[in-house]
Amino acid sequence: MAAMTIAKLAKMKADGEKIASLTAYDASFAKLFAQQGVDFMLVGDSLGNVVLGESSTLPVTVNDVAYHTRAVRNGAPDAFVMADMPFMSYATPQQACQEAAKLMRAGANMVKLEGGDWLLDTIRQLVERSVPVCAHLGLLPQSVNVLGGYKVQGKEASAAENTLRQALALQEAGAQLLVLECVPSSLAKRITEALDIPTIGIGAGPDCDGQILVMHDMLGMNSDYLPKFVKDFLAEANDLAGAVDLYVKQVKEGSFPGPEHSFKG
Ligand SMILES: Nc1nc(=O)c2c([nH]1)NC[C@@H]1CN(c3ccc(C(=O)N[C@@H](CCC(=O)O)C(=O)O)cc3)CN21
Ligand SMILES: CC(C)C(=O)C(=O)O
Ligand SMILES: [Mg+2]
Repeated sequence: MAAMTIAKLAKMKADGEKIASLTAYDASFAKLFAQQGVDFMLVGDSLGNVVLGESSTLPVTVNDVAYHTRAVRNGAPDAFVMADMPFMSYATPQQACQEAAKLMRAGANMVKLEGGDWLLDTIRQLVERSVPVCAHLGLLPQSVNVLGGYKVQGKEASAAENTLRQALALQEAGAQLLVLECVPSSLAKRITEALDIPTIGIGAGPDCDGQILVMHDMLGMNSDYLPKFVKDFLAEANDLAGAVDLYVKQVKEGSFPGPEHSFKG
């Protein structure tokens, strides 16, 4: 298959074709996901939870993400690979540029950073230096100690307006994708309609331009906690390839996520 690009993801939004994405951490799964038509992969700092067994993403380092990014790249040479910038690796624009370079050298096509207004200058500097950026709003797992838990964000009208405003500012600063995590479906829909860049939802309802899940969650391997947005696709399939195929199919046809995987309000 021809290599996926940011331009093709943008065209998918324009054409109304849903984007199906999964996290990936190693070469073998990256190869399977590419074969099953996953549009892009994220080397998430969720590797802290699902690979390292930590209870949050905070202990994850840039070297950890770079190591797994290299593995994913080796397994899927033509895939579009996004890498998470871990906690406190982008505290200043200069630090962000230096640390992003390590992820790009490891094979990433784009980096993802959690946050809004405080990141605008950082995003401008990354983009000016040829590092494509995905922004991330809503529930920010790296801020769990401030948020006091993994809770739905943007429920109050003022918080929803603030999130929409920040989404527009992130796009203006040069972000080319936006992940929306754990926000009411109605807010994700408004943001998706307001933005030119694709939105990728996780717990953000069916109206985002695409969806992402942690691969272990969609294979029924998350036993510690079960967020509402998770669906076990392996339970309805015969094997790993079938589970990934079903996920891609249900995202593309718009049957996943359903109301039972989404937050109202
Ligand atoms: N395996 C795994 N999957 C993930 O999606 C994930 C990680 N790890 N690690 C980093 C963060 C943590 N995430 C989480 C964790 C828990 C909830 C959760 O339980 N949310 C409640 C919301 C309750 C409410 O506010 O109403 C839920 O019921 O879904 C959500 C996201 C998402 N990320
Ligand atoms: C859940 C996704 C969006 C993520 O950031 C991760 O896997 O780390
Ligand atoms: Mg992450």
